[in-house]
Amino acid sequence: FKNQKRGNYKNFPPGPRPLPIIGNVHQMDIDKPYRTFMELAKEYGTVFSFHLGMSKTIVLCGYETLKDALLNHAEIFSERPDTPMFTATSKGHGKPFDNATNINAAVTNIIVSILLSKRFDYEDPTILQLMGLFNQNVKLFSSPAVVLYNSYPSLAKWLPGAHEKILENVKGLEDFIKATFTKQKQELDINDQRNLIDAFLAKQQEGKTESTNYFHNENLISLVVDLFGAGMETTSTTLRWAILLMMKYPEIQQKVQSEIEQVIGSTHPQMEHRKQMPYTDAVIHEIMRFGDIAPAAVPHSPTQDITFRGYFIPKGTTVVALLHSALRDKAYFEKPYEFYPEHFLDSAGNFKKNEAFIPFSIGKRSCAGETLAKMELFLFFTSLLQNFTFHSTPDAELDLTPTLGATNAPKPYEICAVSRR
Ligand code: HEM
Repeated sequence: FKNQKRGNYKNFPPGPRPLPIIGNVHQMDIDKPYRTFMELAKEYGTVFSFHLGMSKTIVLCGYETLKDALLNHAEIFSERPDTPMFTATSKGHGKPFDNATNINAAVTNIIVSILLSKRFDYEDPTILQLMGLFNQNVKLFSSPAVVLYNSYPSLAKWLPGAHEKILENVKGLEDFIKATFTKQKQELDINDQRNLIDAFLAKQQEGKTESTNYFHNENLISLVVDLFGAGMETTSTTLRWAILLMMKYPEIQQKVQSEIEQVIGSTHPQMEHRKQMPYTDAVIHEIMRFGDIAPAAVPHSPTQDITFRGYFIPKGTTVVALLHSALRDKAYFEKPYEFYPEHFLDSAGNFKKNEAFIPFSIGKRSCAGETLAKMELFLFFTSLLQNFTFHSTPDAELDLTPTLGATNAPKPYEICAVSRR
């Protein structure tokens, strides 16, 4: 948004109070969209909007504004905007290695077991292909070609670019999913439903109105794509932040390990252990806050014209709840830009909730997998630190700057995992 013209209200529909509208795609600093959002939030206050090509986007900032909007004005968030790309997609002991694929495969297997009641070996070509398609799309989502495609779809669809690759990957995913559930349909036993896909197919065969209206094949594909898309990369990226941060702050890693020794010992970690582990719980919360993996959540769109805090928001506008601004809100976090587990601890070392901790968003359209994600994070994190101590290679810098993508992910890094057993 460098050198933007201020106060360009001309294309904005009339309302009680016009929003400050700024910039457009040509002036946008594409390399740093999230940081730029924050800078803009500081300059323009809690609600601002901008034009990205043909579409208008409204950004809501700061925990107080987000709480008011997400909890009290659910109608602002009732739909997903008609954004073209969204519519189209609906090892060795002590030796350095990159753990990204293993972590990704472990998390993917959780979704695979819910959907198909099976797991893949980490080297299985099917899981590698599945992960490859999703991971590539997450990276491509924020590429300039996709921004252009979302902004000027009728023009950009004729040009070559990343949007083509995304659509090709989605097609690959859909083919995989179709082949999988077609096979499962042949084996279906209504009286012995093994997994989510079986349950869906059983509903389909009930012959009720809802069977044809909701439980049709297209919805099954969307459901499976959504669960993979929403549940795979998010959790594994958070775990990659977790290991990177533990390598960066070995004294914090050691404190977590001491608590694991005291509470869990050498047994398998269970969710029941969490309430006796305030320090570990605080560290996991701080990993999520600092990692800030979904800084702009997922775009929303109101189904009707609405006035929010005196601002007029027309039906169909893209609305962004900038979770980043809540997770870095200095009114709620003492050291917003530092990794500081004490944000979630009281002076006696007990776990302390912080209401601005909203990495899953809040309200009716918040993350559907929050409970599952929290379980996965606790169980994976404690199992990993129970069995290994992580440290970096001698000359590694351990850069905490995120890479650009649909999520804030750590840059690729190598780890040394030293067995504790
Ligand atoms: C650390 C892990 C995760 C984080 C930080 C996270 C965060 C989010 C966020 C910010 C949203 C957008 C809410 C909005 O629309 O504003 C979302 C949506 C969603 N998430 Fe998650 N998520 C995580 C893991 C998961 C998992 C494991 C699943 C399921 C397997 C999942 C399923 C979903 C679904 C289905 C939605 C769409 C909900 C809707 O549109 O109504 N998420 N998540």
